[in-house]
Amino acid sequence: MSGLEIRTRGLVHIYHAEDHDVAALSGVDLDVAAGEMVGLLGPSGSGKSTLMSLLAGVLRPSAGKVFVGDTEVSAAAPRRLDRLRATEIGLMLQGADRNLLTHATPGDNVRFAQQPARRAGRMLADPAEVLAEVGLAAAADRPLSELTPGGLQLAAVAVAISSRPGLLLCDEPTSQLDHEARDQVLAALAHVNRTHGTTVVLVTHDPDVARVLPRTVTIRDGRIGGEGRSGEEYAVVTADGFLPLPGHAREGLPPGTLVRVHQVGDHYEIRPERP
Ligand SMILES: Nc1ncnc2c1ncn2[C@@H]1O[C@H](COP(=O)(O)OP(=O)(O)OP(=O)(O)O)[C@@H](O)[C@H]1O
Repeated sequence: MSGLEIRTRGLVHIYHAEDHDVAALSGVDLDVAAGEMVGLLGPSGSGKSTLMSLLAGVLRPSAGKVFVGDTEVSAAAPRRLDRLRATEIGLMLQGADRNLLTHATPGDNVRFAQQPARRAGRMLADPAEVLAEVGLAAAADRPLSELTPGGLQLAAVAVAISSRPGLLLCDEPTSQLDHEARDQVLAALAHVNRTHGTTVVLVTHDPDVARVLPRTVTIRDGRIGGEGRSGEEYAVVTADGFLPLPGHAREGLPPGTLVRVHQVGDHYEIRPERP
C-alpha cells in the first residue's frame, strides 16, 4: 500500500473529566499529503497525543472531521475502524513496551501483529523481512529482555509497520533514547517513508529530531500554532482566517492589542495602534 493523505477540518476535542471539561483541541485544520513525513511539536498538554488518537480513530472528535485517505475516520463504524487499524493505519504508542508482547520474541511480535490483516486477506511480508527493514534481522528470535531500549523501539516500529500501513503514527518514538539509538529509530522511520511511500506523523520534543524533518507542525493550546519547513518557521492562516502569532511576536503584541493589517506591494504589514 502506498501513502495515505490526512485531512482534518475544524477538529475539536473535549475531555469530560469528573468536575470539569478540558478542551484539548479547539479547531485544528491539518493537511498532510500522501507520502509526507511530518513532526508534531508543542508544549506538554498542547493536544498532540489527542490529535494522534483522533487520526487513528481511537477517539471520536467532539466536533469536526478526520479523513485518512478516502475514509472519514471520525464517522466510521467500529468494525471499519478495527479494519483500518489492522490494515491501513499503524499506531505506535509512547513507550516501546505498550506496543509489544513482552514475553514473545520480535519475530513473534510481528507475526502476532499481522494476524488481523492476514484474516482480512492481506498478503504480507514475512516477519523476518519486516524486522530486516528496521535493522533487527539478527534479533528476530531473541527474547525482548536482551534488547537495548533502542532495539525495543525498533521492534515496536516493526510491529507498527507489520501490515504495511499507508499511515504510520508514532507518539514520541525517540524519547528516552541515547543519540545513537534515536538516530537508528529515525532512520528506520525515514526508510519506511522513502521506500514504501508511507505517510509518517511523529510526535517529538527533541529539537534535533525536528531539525532533520522536512516539515513540522507545532500545536499550541489545542490549535496549530505554526509550521516549520526545512528549519524555517511559518505562521499558518486557519480555514476561518485567523492567524496565530508566532512566539516572538506575542511579547510585543499582548492580548487586546489593536493592529492594522496593510497590504504593501506583495506582502502584508501588521502595525499595532499605539495609545
Ligand atoms: N483522558 C483525559 N481526561 C481528561 N483530560 C485529558 C485526558 N487526556 C488528556 N487530557 C488533557 O487534554 C490536554 C491535551 O492533552 P494531550 O495528552 O493531548 O497533550 P500532549 O501535547 O500530547 O502532551 P504531552 O506532550 O505531555 O504528551 C491536556 O490539558 C490534558 O491534561
